[in-house]
Amino acid sequence: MKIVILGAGALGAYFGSRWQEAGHEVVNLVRSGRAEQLTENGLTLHSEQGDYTAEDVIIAEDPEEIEDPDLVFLAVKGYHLEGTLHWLKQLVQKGAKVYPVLNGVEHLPILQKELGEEAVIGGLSYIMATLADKGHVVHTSSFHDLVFGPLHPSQQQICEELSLACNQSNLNGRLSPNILEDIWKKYMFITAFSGITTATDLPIGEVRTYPQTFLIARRMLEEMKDLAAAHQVHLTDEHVEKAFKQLQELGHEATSSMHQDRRKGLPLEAEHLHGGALRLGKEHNLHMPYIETIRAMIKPYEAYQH
Ligand SMILES: NC(=O)C1=CN([C@@H]2O[C@H](COP(=O)(O)OP(=O)(O)OC[C@H]3O[C@@H](n4cnc5c(N)ncnc54)[C@H](OP(=O)(O)O)[C@@H]3O)[C@@H](O)[C@H]2O)C=CC1
Ligand SMILES: CC(C)(CO)C(=O)C(=O)O
Repeated sequence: MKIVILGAGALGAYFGSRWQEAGHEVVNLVRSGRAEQLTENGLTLHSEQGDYTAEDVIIAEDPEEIEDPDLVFLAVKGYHLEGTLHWLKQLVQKGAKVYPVLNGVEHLPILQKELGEEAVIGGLSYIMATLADKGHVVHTSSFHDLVFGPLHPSQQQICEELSLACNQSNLNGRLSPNILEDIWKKYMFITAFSGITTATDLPIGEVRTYPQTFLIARRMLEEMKDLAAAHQVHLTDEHVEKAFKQLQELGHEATSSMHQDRRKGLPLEAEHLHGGALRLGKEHNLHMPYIETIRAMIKPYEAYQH
C-alpha cells in the first residue's frame, strides 16, 4: 500500500514507521521545519513495542511529488485541519482516500464537505506518543491501536486493504463495523480524560485522590453520552461505566496528550474537543455545565507558550 502521512508528528511518524517497517511505501508529506528535522536526524521510534529506525525516510514537501497514493493518514491537531485541506484535495484528486485519526468529531463533516463523502473513512487511535527533542517518537503505552471503518459503502475495499497492511505490521489494527460509535466512544472518553487532567494540571492518579474532583470526569462522560444520543449515536450507561472504569484503572502517572501539551507549553486542542462538544450541544439545546466549566478552566492555557 502507498500511504501518505500528513501530520508526521507523534502519531503520524509512529504509525507511518510501523507500516514502513513491514514493507509498505510510506511518504511523509511535511512542511519545511519538519522536513529539515527529518533530514538531519532521521526517524527513530523509542517504543515499549520495540525500537525502530527507518532506513530511508521518504519526504515530500508538495503533493505534486507523490504519484498514485492509496491512503492519506491524517494526524494533525484539530487547530491545523484547515491548513491541510489544500493538499488533501490534491491527493484525493490523485485517487487517495483519507483516514483521519484526530480526536473529536468536528473534523469529519468539514472533511466530507471539502473532499466528498466517498473520500473520508472513519477512524481513531489509542496510543500514548509524543515527539522528543530531535523529532523522534517516544511511545509510552503498551497499546498502539488503530480503528477504522467505512463511512460510505464504497470504502469497504480500502478498509480491508488497510486491515491487511495493519496485520502485517507491528501495531493493532481493527476494521470496525460501526466506526461512528467507536469514534463517539473515544470522543466521550477523551473529553473527560483530557479535560480533567489538563484543567487540574494533574495526572489521572492524582485526580483520583480527590473523589469530588474525579466525579467531574464522570459527569463529563454522562454529558457526552447525551450529546452522542442527540447525534443518533446510541451510547449506553454501560459505555459510561466502562469508560469511568478505564479512568479508575489507568496508571497513577498516566495523562492525556492534551495535558502533556499543557506541560510543554504547546497550543491545546480544547477548542476542537471541548469547544466542539459545546457547539454540537448548542445545536440540540443541550446544556453541558461540566464540560462548559472545564473548557473555561482550560482556556487560559490554550495557546500558552513558555
Ligand atoms: N499523541 C497521542 O498520544 C495521541 C494523539 N491523538 C490525536 O492525534 C492527532 C495528532 O496528534 P499528535 O501526533 O500528538 O500531534 P503532533 O503535534 O505530534 O503532530 C502533528 C503534526 O502535524 C504537522 N502538521 C500540522 N499542520 C500541517 C500541515 N498543514 N501540513 C503538514 N503537516 C502539518 C505538524 O508539523 P509541523 O512541525 O509542520 O507543525 C506536526 O508534526 C491529534 O488530533 C491528537 O488528539 C490521538 C491519540 C493519541
Ligand atoms: C487517551 C489517549 C492517550 C488514548 O490514545 C489519547 O487519545 C490522548 O491522550 O490524546
